[in-house]
Amino acid sequence: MNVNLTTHVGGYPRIGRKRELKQALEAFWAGRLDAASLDEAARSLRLRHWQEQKGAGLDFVAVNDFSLYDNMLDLACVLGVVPERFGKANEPVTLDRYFRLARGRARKDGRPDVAPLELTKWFDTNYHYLVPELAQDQAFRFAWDKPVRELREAIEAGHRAKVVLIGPVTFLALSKTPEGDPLDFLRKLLPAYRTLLEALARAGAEWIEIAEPILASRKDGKILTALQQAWNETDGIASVKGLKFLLSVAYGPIGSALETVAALPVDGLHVDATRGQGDLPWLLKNWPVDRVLSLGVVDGRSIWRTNPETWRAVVTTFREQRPQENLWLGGSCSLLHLPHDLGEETTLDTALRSWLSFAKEKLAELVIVAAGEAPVDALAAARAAITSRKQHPGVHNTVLRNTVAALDDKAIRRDTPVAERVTLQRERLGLPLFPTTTIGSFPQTAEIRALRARLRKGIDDETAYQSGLDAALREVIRNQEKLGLDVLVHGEFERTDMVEFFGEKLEGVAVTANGWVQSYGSRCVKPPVIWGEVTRPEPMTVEASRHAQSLTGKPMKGMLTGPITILQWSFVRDDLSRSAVAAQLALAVRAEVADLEAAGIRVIQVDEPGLREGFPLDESERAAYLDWAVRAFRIATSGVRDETQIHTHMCYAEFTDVAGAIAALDADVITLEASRSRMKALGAVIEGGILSEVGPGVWDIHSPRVPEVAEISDLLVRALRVIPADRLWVNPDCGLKTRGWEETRASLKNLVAAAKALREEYAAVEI
Ligand SMILES: Nc1nc2c(c(=O)[nH]1)N[C@@H](CNc1ccc(C(=O)N[C@@H](CCC(=O)N[C@@H](CCC(=O)N[C@@H](CCC(=O)O)C(=O)O)C(=O)O)C(=O)O)cc1)CN2
Ligand code: MET
Ligand SMILES: [Zn+2]
Repeated sequence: MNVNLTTHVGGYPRIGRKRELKQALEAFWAGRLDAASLDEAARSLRLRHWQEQKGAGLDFVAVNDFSLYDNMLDLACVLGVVPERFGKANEPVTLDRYFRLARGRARKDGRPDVAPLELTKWFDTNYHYLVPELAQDQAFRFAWDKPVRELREAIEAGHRAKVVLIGPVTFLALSKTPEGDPLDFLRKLLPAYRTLLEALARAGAEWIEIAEPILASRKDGKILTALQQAWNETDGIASVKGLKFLLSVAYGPIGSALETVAALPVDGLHVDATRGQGDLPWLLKNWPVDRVLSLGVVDGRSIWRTNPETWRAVVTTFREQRPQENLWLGGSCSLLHLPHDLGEETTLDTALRSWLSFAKEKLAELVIVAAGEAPVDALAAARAAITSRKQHPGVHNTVLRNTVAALDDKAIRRDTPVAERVTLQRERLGLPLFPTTTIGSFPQTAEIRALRARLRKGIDDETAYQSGLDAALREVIRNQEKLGLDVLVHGEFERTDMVEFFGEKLEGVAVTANGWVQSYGSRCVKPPVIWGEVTRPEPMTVEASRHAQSLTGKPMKGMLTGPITILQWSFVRDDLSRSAVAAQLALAVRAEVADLEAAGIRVIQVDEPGLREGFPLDESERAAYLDWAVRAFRIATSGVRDETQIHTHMCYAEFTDVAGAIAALDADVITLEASRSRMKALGAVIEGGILSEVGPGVWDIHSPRVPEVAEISDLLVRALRVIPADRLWVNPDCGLKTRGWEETRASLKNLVAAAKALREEYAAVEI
């Protein structure tokens, strides 16, 4: 007879269904909440989230998935990996020290004087982790008992706990060192990791999940050797007695590393059965029946309702081959990347709502797939929802599909070479050498957000909201003119977020009321849901751009989010290829670009910060991705006249490996984040063959620090080594929405001064 299989997840959203953690953190940072209250807020979230897992019927609750800021930062603190600039190595990890690592140390005037750890994308998600920094003589020690405390808390609350730890190989592979390969530190790290495990064992731990997602993106010899070393039985993880270890790999297949993994002395293996479906036949045949095999059947990256019958069928074949107590089910990855609770979405279209499942609903789905006896009603409900989705008229638009299919190479090419185009454009726009601009957003102040909150709550009407925005617009234009910037922006005050804004305007896309997903620290995004065929029912930004342009004699940039970024930062339908959805989005943006041009807008920026993020972890899929991604951008932007200047912008990533694709976008001007790498990445990008003009960022906008004129000049000189003077723009790294006005004005003043000084130098040379 079939029994209910053991269920667990590798992690659960921690920000809180009403973003309670965000509120508590931001109140603590602002000095409005004390440490004890922050601690209490965090504790009550952990207890609530465990209760949700248990209440749904899961066998384990996930412990140590919680974090006040980030799990990689947590593990760095646990292992004593704290760079010298944050104090002596043997100092304890206080809350103050922890947040300094994450956010820098504020001086009396509110500016940080210690640079925080660097933030980077976690695999191919929109979550960002803090990059641990290993010193050349790094020592490791068990320095912080946070995982042990949370384990005790769970046990005291009466839960069966599974402690989740980032594995030593992933930890090191994602860290940075001044020189050499961080994996070389493994032998030195292991004793501290073992001490942590022993402390967990003493506190009553049973199962430990060691997460090694790095295997989804790297399967090279170096990684596999490190993995073997990490698990060896003399001084590795497997030498710790009294615990059971579940090795887990999320975000992709194990593929060619399967044999190596199977030879490790682990008690169980958890795999991503959604992206790693190809691994299942091998596992069915080869994974030892006396060890646990855990299948991640519920997709932690997708908000679409699981098809429980499909998965029950897959699971049945495994049930038949092995003792059922050694077959577990879980999420494909942590549920961190999903919004918390669909129950909060009371205003969503009811049909659409029935197709969806957020983190809390995924727990219930997991239990349905794991049930020994078929839960007939639940299966029928899922079937009905899936059928209603298939039959909905919004998911197929023949006219649109034909338009996409009819796009030929002519439709995606600007015939005149970029060098000729930019010459025309400079003349038309009257731009000086080293033109200055900003990336789009200006500070989203508390006043702007309060304005929007008053509209949402019905305190203000649309007219009052619009007049508030208009005042901010006039102010931001006056500021830019006073600062002497050459190409202006409207500040994006009307946008909550650069993707959500377009999600609200496009047909076939829905936005949620409360579908928050953590992006980094306390910052969240509400990814739109692309559920159907995407069309643009009417112009989205044209009136606002025309109005902004009417308020200044300087060129005002039209400001759009590109098709790849909208795709990448949304939840995307799974019944049509991503490339096809991208093409639909691209046509919508193309129509908007045409309307902006017709309205007299001479410069149009189409942001693509999501381009690099969509780059597949699997090397074999990369070329095809770049091909359709570049094509989507060109569909969006190639419909304009030669004298209309197309800008694009990218940030938050290493661009080296997509340099060729960036060149192939054929934009007129490309602004790139570059200041933190001190222009190092720039050379490689230029070598990709970019013929466009380039604006490498000269101001790191991630902190309130104001760059001096000399620093900016120094960066410009470095940029000039790889970019000819007549193609260099001067701009910040990214938009300024998270900055305050004071540092914004001061930094832009220095930026313009540096550009002017350089102009004078060049004018002198020419005479
Ligand atoms: N989609 C997306 N992904 C991205 C980025 C991005 O910009 N967008 N950038 C990178 C990540 N960087 C990020 C940078 C900042 C924020 C961010 O600031 N998010 C805001 C939310 C933005 C937002 O929607 N703001 C709403 C405010 C919603 C809100 O909290 N309202 C309050 C009341 C208003 C208030 O007093 O604050 C409430 O309802 O209680 C608005 O402007 O209207 C936050 O977490 O605080 C997120 C990601 C990579 N991925
Ligand atoms: N135009 C956008 C802004 O300035 C681009 C941001 S890229 C994350 O905010
Ligand atoms: Zn940016």
